[in-house]
Amino acid sequence: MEVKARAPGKIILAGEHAVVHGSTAVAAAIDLYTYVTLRLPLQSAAENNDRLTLQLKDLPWSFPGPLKEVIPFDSNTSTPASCSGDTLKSIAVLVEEQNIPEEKIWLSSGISTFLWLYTSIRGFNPATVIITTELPYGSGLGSSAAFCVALTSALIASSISDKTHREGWCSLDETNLELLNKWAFEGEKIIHGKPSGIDNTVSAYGNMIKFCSGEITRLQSNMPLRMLITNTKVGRNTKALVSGVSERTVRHPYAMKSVFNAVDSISKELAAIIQSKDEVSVTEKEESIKELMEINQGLLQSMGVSHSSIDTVIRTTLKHKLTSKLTGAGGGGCVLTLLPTGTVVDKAVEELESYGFQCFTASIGGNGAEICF
Ligand SMILES: Nc1ncnc2c1ncn2[C@@H]1O[C@H](COP(=O)(O)OP(=O)(O)OP(=O)(O)O)[C@@H](O)[C@H]1O
Ligand SMILES: C[C@@](O)(CCO)CC(=O)[O-]
Ligand SMILES: [Mg+2]
Repeated sequence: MEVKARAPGKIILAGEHAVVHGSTAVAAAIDLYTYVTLRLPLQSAAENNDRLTLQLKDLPWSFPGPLKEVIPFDSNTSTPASCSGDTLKSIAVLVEEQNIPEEKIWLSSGISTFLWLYTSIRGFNPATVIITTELPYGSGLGSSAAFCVALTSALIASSISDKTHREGWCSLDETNLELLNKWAFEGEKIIHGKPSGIDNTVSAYGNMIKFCSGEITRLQSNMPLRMLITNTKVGRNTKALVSGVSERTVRHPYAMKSVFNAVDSISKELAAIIQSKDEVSVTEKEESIKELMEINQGLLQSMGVSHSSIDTVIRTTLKHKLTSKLTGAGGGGCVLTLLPTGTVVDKAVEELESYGFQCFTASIGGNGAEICF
């Protein structure tokens, strides 16, 4: 039996980092996906195929023996719970023993998360899991969340009793969506340390959302919204950037509180503009969004999460009268540039690409997690 799932990446339009500290943020799904195929062995063939095999695009690899013998911790229950420190340590040792090549070591946190989510939801049952992605890793487009959401969608789908073949991708019902989003959040904790939950939530539910302390408001956009995405290709790690902001907050709690409050106002105003049905012209709305992005970028700079490569993108796009801000965790990664109606972006793209950056557009606000039998 085979189950497939896919989950989208995301952009954060406003509020990254501050959202970890209780501010509002606005995020939207994009049409770049992580795909998971879960192959379960036939009951009759189970004795001959008792392994768990994970095939990643970047690292084909399978466990050295039956899961029950290699996994040094108990499998979990059907309700989402956090991975304990001891279990995480055991998983880390197990992953270390797999001798992942040094140049692929950044995949370790993904593999640890895979092991924990898999055994928590499916126990020690054998399977082959194939994971591919269209998202750049560690670049601010939510590759970690799409990974956790697509994986938990496939794992949960494998236990749905009605597996009648249907044409194409279909969404999960609200109960399963809520369940997989909780599991994915627990997975994100292993990769991010202290995630706000916005990335897994927008990947699970899709569309555009306003998010504050776990509370989700689905937004209905009433204006065209086009963004150029520029990948600076400067690698970075969300966990380290999030903990850097927390350390700065411990050192300067009052100053940082003001920064987070300002970001909260920006996100709320942005959400209101996007949803507004007023007579205000699109051009005026775009002007307001541009200014809010500029202020948000300044505040991200003051949190210490920008980077010289991001500054280069901002300066370059400004020459073409376009406004940009980082998206996701920053420190390199991807930058968003608002493309107001009628913008011809070729010259700006040419210049950005001459620095070795990669530019692309993505459709914003599409579907969330989907499955296919
Ligand atoms: N398809 C995948 N297969 C295996 N591991 C993955 C996959 N996608 C993401 N990961 C794991 O997630 C890590 C990247 O997560 P990280 O949170 O640092 O970046 P991001 O999610 O791309 O960006 P952001 O959190 O800013 O949106 C990778 O180093 C890897 O461990
Ligand atoms: C940096 C951050 O705000 C967004 C990463 O996409 C972290 C989080 O909210 O979990
Ligand atoms: Mg991430």
